[in-house]
Amino acid sequence: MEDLKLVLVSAVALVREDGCLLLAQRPEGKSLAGLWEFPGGKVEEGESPEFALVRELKEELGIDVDTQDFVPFSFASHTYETFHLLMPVFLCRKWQGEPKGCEGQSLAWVTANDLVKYPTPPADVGLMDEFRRWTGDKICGEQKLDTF
Ligand SMILES: Nc1nc2c([nH]c(=O)n2[C@H]2C[C@H](O)[C@@H](COP(=O)(O)OP(=O)(O)OP(=O)(O)O)O2)c(=O)[nH]1
Ligand SMILES: [Mg+2]
Repeated sequence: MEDLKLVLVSAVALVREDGCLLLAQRPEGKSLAGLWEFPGGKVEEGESPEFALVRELKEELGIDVDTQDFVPFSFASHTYETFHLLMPVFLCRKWQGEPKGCEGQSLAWVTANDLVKYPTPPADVGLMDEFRRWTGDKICGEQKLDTF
């Protein structure tokens, strides 16, 4: 389909010191409810993806992040029935505060190996594989003790 609206969503792979990734469960009543996603949301008119993410992480998780701590990780490009999703995903390993589900959503810190237990939106499947590979590279590398 060529006439679908393009929706820009900015998302984050928030990675804890032990290497776990934060997943958020989409709340009841929203599209794709119950599925586990990268925290984030739609980029609003006039916003940069980075700024949108700072705003979303404050609203959804109650944490403060600095755009300087965002590293481009990957992106998803996926055609849903009613729109086309373009979603840059940043990696972030530094934040202020303890993430909480401020909008009633459940959160989970998940090891790369356990990601398979968390069903994700269709757009995220490749990204989760990529995260697993990224973690594997780190653990197999010589820097193991320094990286996590
Ligand atoms: N945040 C996020 N959204 C995702 C992921 N995968 C995926 O398909 N999406 C889709 C679901 C939604 O259609 C869209 C994000 O919309 P959203 O409902 O979370 O947007 P938002 O946080 O701005 O919330 P709202 O104000 O529009 O309700 O992107 C993901 O990993 N993270
Ligand atoms: Mg959201």
